[in-house]
Amino acid sequence: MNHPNDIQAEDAVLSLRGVSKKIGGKRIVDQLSFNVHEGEVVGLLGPNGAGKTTTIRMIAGLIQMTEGDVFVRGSSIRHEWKKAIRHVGAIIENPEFYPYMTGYDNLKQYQRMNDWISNDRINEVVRLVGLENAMKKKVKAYSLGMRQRLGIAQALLHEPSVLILDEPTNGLDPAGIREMRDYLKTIAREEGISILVSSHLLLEMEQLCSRVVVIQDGKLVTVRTIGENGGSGQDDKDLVRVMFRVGHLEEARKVFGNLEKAEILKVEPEQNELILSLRYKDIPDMVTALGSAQIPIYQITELKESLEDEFLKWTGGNRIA
Ligand SMILES: Nc1ncnc2c1ncn2[C@@H]1O[C@H](COP(=O)(O)OP(=O)(O)OP(=O)(O)O)[C@@H](O)[C@H]1O
Repeated sequence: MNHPNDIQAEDAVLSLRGVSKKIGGKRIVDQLSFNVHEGEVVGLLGPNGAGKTTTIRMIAGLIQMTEGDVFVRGSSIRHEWKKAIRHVGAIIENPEFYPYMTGYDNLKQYQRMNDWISNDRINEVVRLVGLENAMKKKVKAYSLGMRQRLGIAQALLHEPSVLILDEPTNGLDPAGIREMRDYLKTIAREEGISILVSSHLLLEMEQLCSRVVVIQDGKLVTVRTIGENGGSGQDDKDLVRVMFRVGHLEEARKVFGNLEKAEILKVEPEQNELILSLRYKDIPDMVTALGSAQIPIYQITELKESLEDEFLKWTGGNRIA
């Protein structure tokens, strides 16, 4: 299993180190550490009340941390706020716009307050979020999805290194959710920007993110890589469960029993199957050992649990999606 500390913080765009938030004696966020790397879309996943919004508000510098620190491109949110926050684009809750102004005029208004933003950049972010044809419309006529995308466009204007979004698909219909997902993926790819997005919807995270950070009761439960097929990622050192269907079950059991590298989890005599726990990189050694003992192998299958199965286990059965 990937552990957040396995990843060197030096090459992280965003790094949380031991971040905690206490309110009224209660730890709402508890010693949270994880990293987000360049161009990565990372999901902050957890059931309602897990502490996602509080975490995101601390990253964006909107509320103070009780302990720990957040580094953005190496600058501390606590001690070098201005330098750190320059690299952050965030949408927290609903973005505020002037409803009687057009989308374009809203972005121009933002440009006036940050006069180094060029007109070209405005056009670029408008294209990135697919609002080219809506720029002359008043914001009050925008759908929720369009408003969210205008919010993302505004958050991108100052060319941040990391974009932080709190539940951006809340209230969107399925088509709007799919659109948002496609735009976020495009933005990460084309801008080389890192995105941290919170959600309580597992399926949504599996479809959008390359990694998910799972939290529960303010604590980190696990960090998982999402495989291309939507399953869990695989590292040579990861422990995996593998089913071997063999010709001579008892002999195979003895062979495995003598090997330190594998642990027999289950024996299914009727199917001639053994289920082992071992490191991914040791699977070929198992095959060699069975071959040397002249035990026929009919099938080898890695038994994968879906992220959902695992999530239910981690959170003690609290379904999140
Ligand atoms: N200002 C506050 N005072 C007291 N308790 C708070 C405060 N802010 C948050 N909490 C509590 O902290 C916990 C985490 O809240 P938070 O909003 O961060 O969770 P969340 O994961 O974003 O949940 P949701 O998906 O429901 O928004 C909740 O139990 C919430 O009631």
